[in-house]
Amino acid sequence: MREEKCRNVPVGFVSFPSTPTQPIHLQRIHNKRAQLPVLVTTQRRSNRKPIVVSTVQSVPSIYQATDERISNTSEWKALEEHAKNVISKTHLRDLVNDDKRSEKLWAEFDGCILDYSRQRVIPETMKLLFALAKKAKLEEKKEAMFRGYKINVTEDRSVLHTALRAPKGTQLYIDGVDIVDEVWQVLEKIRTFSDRVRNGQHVGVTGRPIKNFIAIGIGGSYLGPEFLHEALRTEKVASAAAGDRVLRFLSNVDPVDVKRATDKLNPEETMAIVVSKTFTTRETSINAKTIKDWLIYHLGDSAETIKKHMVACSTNLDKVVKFGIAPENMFPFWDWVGGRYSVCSAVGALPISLQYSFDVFERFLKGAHSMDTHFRYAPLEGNLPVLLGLLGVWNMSFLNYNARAIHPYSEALLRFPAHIQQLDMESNGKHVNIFGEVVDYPVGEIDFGEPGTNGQHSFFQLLHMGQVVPCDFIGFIESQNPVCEEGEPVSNHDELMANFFAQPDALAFGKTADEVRQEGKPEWLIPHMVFTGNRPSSCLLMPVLDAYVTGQLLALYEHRTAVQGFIWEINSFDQFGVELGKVLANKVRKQLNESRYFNKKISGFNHSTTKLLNRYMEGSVGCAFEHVFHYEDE
Ligand SMILES: O=P(O)(O)OC[C@H]1O[C@](O)(CO)[C@@H](O)[C@@H]1O
Repeated sequence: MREEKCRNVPVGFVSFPSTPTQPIHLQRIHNKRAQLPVLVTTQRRSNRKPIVVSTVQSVPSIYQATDERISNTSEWKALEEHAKNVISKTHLRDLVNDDKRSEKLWAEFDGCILDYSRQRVIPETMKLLFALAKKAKLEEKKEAMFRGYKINVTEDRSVLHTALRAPKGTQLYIDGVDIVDEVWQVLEKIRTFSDRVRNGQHVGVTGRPIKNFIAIGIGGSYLGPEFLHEALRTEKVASAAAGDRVLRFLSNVDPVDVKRATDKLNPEETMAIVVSKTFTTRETSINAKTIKDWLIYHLGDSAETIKKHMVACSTNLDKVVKFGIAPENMFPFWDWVGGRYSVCSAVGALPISLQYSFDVFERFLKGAHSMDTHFRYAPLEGNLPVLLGLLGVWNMSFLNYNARAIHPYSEALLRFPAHIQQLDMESNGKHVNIFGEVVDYPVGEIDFGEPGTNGQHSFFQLLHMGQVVPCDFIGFIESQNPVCEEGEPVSNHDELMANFFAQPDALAFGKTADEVRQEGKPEWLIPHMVFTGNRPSSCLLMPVLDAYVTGQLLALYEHRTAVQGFIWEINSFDQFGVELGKVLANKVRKQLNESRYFNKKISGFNHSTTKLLNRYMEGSVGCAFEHVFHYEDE
């Protein structure tokens, strides 16, 4: 039913002018913005070095044809004025009591309801935000993303996670290749493989059926699949399909995580799925090696052991084969899929299909695709990801709230905040815009969250009385597991949802000194019991958490992040910030090796690190290598 409501428009639709083929320069120019897809390469500003980006399906003109920083535009300034002169003088207590206003701050799509009446906005604010979106060429930028332009300019890559959930048979050509066709070839391979494992045609090396899966990966190669697994674990259809199968994740290089991932699993019935886009990530390499050794120790050192018990999802076939995994057991994806946007690729498809069946995963893809089409075609005013993104920009850049929280009122979404945290903070945690200029306005919120009601008994004190943190409340009309207790006034799910409905109002309205006084509290206690209120939040209400809705939710938040990046003129799709620490860890690793096994003195570090390392080296390594590893060997 839900599919019927969503427009089934092919990804590579309409007559699109031929793709640009000449190199272009990424820079601002003084003249007016050109329209997509005409390329503009002239009139460099003397102090700005042009960045030459690649040839085919390169960035569209919208990325270089800006004549001023977004923060210098009249649209941005109008919002600053509005925040200062209008909104700062309002209180949500009064705003929320204006029924006409509240009625307008509501949007729905395909069963998903967004009530943003508890945001510190009035209809005029939204008009100004839509004007800013137009000025920032939001429509054109999102269209450029869907069409496969290389909008990840620093890495010269397309950003096409939306193609991962495009319906079979639609077409999108990138560099002369129909990538939707490629996507479906891999999905069909996963369907066949997971069916074979699930129905016992593919058995372990000792002939036992495979029913345990360990997905080894980190960051985007872990958080998305784990959130999805948790979302489905107690869902009716998915849990029936899982039967007594077990899916675990091994991400942390902490050896304790190996113990937890393998604990009480029978290796004869276990398959490891190594998930790594690059296949060079240290944590994943070591964990994969450790699990390989665990399998070999128990099942014997043969090619057959690895063939039957290890598979991979990666873009790097050479490394996968070098590791010892058979090429036919590799499920590829592509460089146009960012790690944190990869859950709809083989990264999520393989573990989830093995555990819950491909059909369940396909429902998830359909939900995500439904939200994609809405994001792509719905007018800004009713477009859920656009609304969430604009509210994010408003709260961060105009009201100066630098954090935000996600509270799913669903235990099954317990890992959703962690996934969104990586998705958003790795995407929008930037200090320069796409032109390399330091941004002169706040971007990139600190994201965190916990399922309700647990969060309420944890950090909600701060949310109510300490710093102001805009919140997203996510609730469901029906529970995955309805329970009614005799003698209780409401069902367990209603009990949960009573909190979902109450908390946003508590944050918005607060409690005045007079209200506390009327409760008969002594005068000295009153200041301690006052709630200032005026704390913004949004409510998302969805039908029931199933695979389809989980897909919608994922895409909604993926696109929220993109919208914010588009408005802020930053590149949400690179992540150079994770590199420096990795490089320094290489140096420490080398030192640890040389000091442990070749008695070399610790040197080349600052005083503090040297002292800490010396103290660390007083402990023993706790295990022995069969032969001493010479660092240079690597
Ligand atoms: O999939 P890979 O290549 O192992 O990378 C893992 C993760 O590491 C990061 O590069 C940095 O955390 C993520 O973007 C990525 O998802």
